[in-house]
Amino acid sequence: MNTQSAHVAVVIPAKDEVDLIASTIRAARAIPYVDLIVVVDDGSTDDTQSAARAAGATVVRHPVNRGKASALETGASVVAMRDAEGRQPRLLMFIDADLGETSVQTAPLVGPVASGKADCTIAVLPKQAGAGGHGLVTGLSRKAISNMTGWSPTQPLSGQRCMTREAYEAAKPLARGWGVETAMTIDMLVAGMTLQEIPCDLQHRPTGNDFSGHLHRAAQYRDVALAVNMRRLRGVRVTSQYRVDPSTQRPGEPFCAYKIRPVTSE
Ligand SMILES: O=c1ccn([C@@H]2O[C@H](COP(=O)(O)OP(=O)(O)O[C@H]3O[C@H](CO)[C@@H](O)[C@H](O)[C@H]3O)[C@@H](O)[C@H]2O)c(=O)[nH]1
Ligand SMILES: O=C(O)[C@H](O)COP(=O)(O)O
Repeated sequence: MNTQSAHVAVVIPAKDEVDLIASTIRAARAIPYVDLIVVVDDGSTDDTQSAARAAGATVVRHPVNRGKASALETGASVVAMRDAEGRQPRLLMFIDADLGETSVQTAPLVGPVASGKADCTIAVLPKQAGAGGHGLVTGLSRKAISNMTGWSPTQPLSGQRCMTREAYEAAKPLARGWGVETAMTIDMLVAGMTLQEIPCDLQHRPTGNDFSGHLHRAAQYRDVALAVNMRRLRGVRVTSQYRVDPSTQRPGEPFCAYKIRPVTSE
């Protein structure tokens, strides 16, 4: 694909995001090549869906909450239905609903994917005021990705990602709930895709250090552990004989896990 022919669909999973969804949508419209914005209201109990519709997005709704991964799958299916026959499928840009007016800062994720330098780009966010974690979930995710593929991402949980339809398909079926980013990274790298982390000046609602923040992290830990263990059981990994030397890895550079591709019999 060349950048001239790129079309981008933004997919926004949203659960109870009435306060920020409209500004997130409006700012996302200014991302280059965006011609479709799909919001998946994941069983919100507030008026997220009306706010998203009023802001001009295509909105679909889960009548009950199914978790972020399921919302992404629904959104990607809606985009596939809207892709035109005979044209390259749109690039998918997954962004969270709570980015507000900073959502446009995901724009740098598009170029490397549109030009074919990367199959999937992942935003690295600046330090967020009020964030209270101790790196436990992030560490679990990073270590698992590194063990299985040799890549050591800076922010393995970041959900702001731009990807080709082919890269998305390599990650399907998506792991449940909060395990989705970790599993997606592993599955794409094992499938031979090239991933790249890119700094983006984004702000989102940070998870604090209060009781609900810790409950949220516990759920994240559970989902990441489950996604990783399922892959371990299935033997999903890039075997060491085919792996690139991890010491050649440069943060921010495109990364493909293979130095040579294994020969597979169909
Ligand atoms: O059941 C849910 C819960 C959340 N969301 C949406 O998912 C997004 C991310 O949720 P958020 O509460 O903002 O999660 P964070 O803990 O801030 O998320 C960080 O960590 C997650 C992985 O654990 C990633 O998915 C996020 O991109 C990353 O910002 C938001 O748009 C939510 O509205 C749903 O669609 N369904
Ligand atoms: O606050 C965060 O960054 C996430 O909830 C992950 O928490 P962590 O600090 O345990 O990685």
